Amino acid sequence: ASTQRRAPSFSSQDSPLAGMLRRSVTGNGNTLSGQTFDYVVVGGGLAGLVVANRLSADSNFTVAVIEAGADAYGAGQERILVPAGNLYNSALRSAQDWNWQTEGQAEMGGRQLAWPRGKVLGGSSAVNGLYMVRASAAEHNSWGALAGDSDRWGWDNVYRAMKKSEHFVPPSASVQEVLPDLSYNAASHGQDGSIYTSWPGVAYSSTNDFLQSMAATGTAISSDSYGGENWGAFVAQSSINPNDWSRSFSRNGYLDTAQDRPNLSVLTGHTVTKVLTDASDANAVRATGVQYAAASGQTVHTVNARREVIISGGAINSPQILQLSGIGDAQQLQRIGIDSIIDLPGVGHNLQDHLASSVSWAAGSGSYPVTGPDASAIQNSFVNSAIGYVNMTTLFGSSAADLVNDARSEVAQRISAANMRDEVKRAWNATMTAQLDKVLDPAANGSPLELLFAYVFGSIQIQLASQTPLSRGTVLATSADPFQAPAIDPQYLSAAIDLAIMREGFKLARRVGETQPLAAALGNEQSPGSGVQTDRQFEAFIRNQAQTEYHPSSTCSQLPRADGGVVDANLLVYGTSNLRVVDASIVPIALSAHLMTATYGLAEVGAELIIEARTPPPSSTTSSAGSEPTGSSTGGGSSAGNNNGGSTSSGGQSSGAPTLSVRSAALFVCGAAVASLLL
Ligand SMILES: Cc1cc2nc3c(=O)[nH]c(=O)nc-3n(C[C@H](O)[C@H](O)[C@H](O)COP(=O)(O)OP(=O)(O)OC[C@H]3O[C@@H](n4cnc5c(N)ncnc54)[C@H](O)[C@@H]3O)c2cc1C
Repeated sequence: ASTQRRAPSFSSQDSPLAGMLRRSVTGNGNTLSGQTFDYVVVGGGLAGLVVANRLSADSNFTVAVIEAGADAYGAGQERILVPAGNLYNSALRSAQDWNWQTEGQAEMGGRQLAWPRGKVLGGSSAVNGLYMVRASAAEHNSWGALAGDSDRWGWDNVYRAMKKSEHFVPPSASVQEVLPDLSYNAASHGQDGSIYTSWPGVAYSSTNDFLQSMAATGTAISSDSYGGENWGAFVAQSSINPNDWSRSFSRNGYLDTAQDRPNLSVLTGHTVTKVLTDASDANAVRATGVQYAAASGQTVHTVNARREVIISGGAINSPQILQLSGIGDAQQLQRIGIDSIIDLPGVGHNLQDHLASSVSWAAGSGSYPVTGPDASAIQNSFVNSAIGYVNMTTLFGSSAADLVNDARSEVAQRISAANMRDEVKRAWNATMTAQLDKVLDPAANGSPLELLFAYVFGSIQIQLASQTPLSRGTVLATSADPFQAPAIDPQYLSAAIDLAIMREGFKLARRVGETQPLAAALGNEQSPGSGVQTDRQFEAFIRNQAQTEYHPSSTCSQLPRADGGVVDANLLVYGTSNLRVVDASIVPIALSAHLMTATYGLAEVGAELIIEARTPPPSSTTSSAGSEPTGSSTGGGSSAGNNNGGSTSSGGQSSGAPTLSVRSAALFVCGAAVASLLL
């Protein structure tokens, strides 16, 4: 009977929480203006809402969150809350997307690639493809070693924290029947956390065929890829709440349950334009608050931070916010008219991303997902989820070791020739060496390539995505104007091994599709088609067609300061006493996984260490949100020294989502995006 249900409307008025909904959420910029909070969190995305929830759990501490996008609830919320909204009604390219674009890519024919990012409460967790997968223990342990605190940032602790954020629900019996090779180990999952991880309520048999064909081509079916060993093929979990088949994301996971707290205030529709600092203490710069505005040319407000400012703007915006605040490479900041406060050359460097492409076939005789505005809730719970993490030996056979040795020499040459500060070169060296040793070296049995099985608009795809790029890029502010886009340059394919892995991944994807039992479920290959056979042809196709898999990281890397680090083991920005970054930008190496699980884990760890470090509140601290300004920071209204120069009153902004027309075709989904672009 449940298959006959219509998709839920998710009207906030119908919810048992309706009485308390949005109590702390406002779009009126005046509400925070001139106020003082213990903690000011910049960005209400995936990590920012985790931190805000945990810090505000103690009513003695006040917390403000400022989010540039609108609330996720309101008009158009279905495209976020309905999992298959990704496939037929994407939030991407709407006002809920930052709509970034890369610089022209030298190794990709000068193409500029679209880089979507969520601009809404929940951040990219509101607009993404819902895959919940984990990287290997070896990679997490590399991160811990690079961070200089393996106890805090190695696998054991981050694994615990990933489980802390998770509410695992096993698949339904009917799904398990269609997918007999779907397996899981409940012990690898958390049961009490805020984010549901489960499987869609419907399944299709060719998904199981994919697993079988992966095994037949050298990538065994994994019985548990969540416990530290992620190599293998499996049906991944998704961030889905099986109680109503809705997307589980940081907005409903971490904010719905906390937003009636009087000590928590969430402001939407306002962009933080800079962090305000006090450099009078020679030992460390102190963050005193932030400035924010609704849009370019509108009133610039100030909110004060009594204890800390926490930047959670994501891998693109966090380095830009630091640079706008005078923290970054001093010479580069000078060139764009920003006074340097802390010369920190690593800010915006060490950018890494997963690059993706796909082979697609016409639909065969099998059954296919039915999704769309008229489909039932359970039908619309469908999202693509079969995955395979592939090792070097499967891709390159006995020549894998030679290829990795060549890559080591190429890395050394590239670093020595690079026109970069020495600190950045050391960041490259440390992080690339970790990737070579712990993933790419065939003995490590790491997973430098991911294959995804996807149904996309009537065709079937096997997408391939590099997971361990040795290419390194940058995110650099182009202007002192905070509303100007930063220059995003991932420098895709600047490492020869990245192209080789993609090329062999293409061949493997085709081979999997031509191997039984999957071959029987597929029609003819549509793309790239029989005209692409040689290495050169595959490489040309990749250069012309590949796109982001949407997993940028590492632009505020957690590394030693001398090695190009931006934050220390406590997530404090070097040279500051109370400014932290907590989001995907701090992970020093690209992980062989989609980034949500690690980001929920790191945000939980980050919140724990902030709580551990905090001293009790003085008796004068009140438990209600906000108090009158303290210290020397400016109050509300137009502030002197702001970067906007405008004085038009914002007049606040509605907290509801903007009204946007429903669109009939998805543009991007994690992985599936590639597909749509090829159609
Ligand atoms: C299209 C897409 C598909 C993806 N698919 C998957 C997937 O299937 N599985 C997976 O694991 N991962 C996926 N990811 C990646 C994952 O969603 C992100 O890595 C993760 O959300 C990063 O979390 P974060 O907190 O670092 O940043 P975000 O979640 O992006 O949050 C940053 C927040 O800060 C806000 N912000 C930025 N600058 C400012 C400012 N100046 N002032 C105020 N607010 C600001 C933003 O609006 C945003 O809300 C996908 C990402 C995208 C974009």
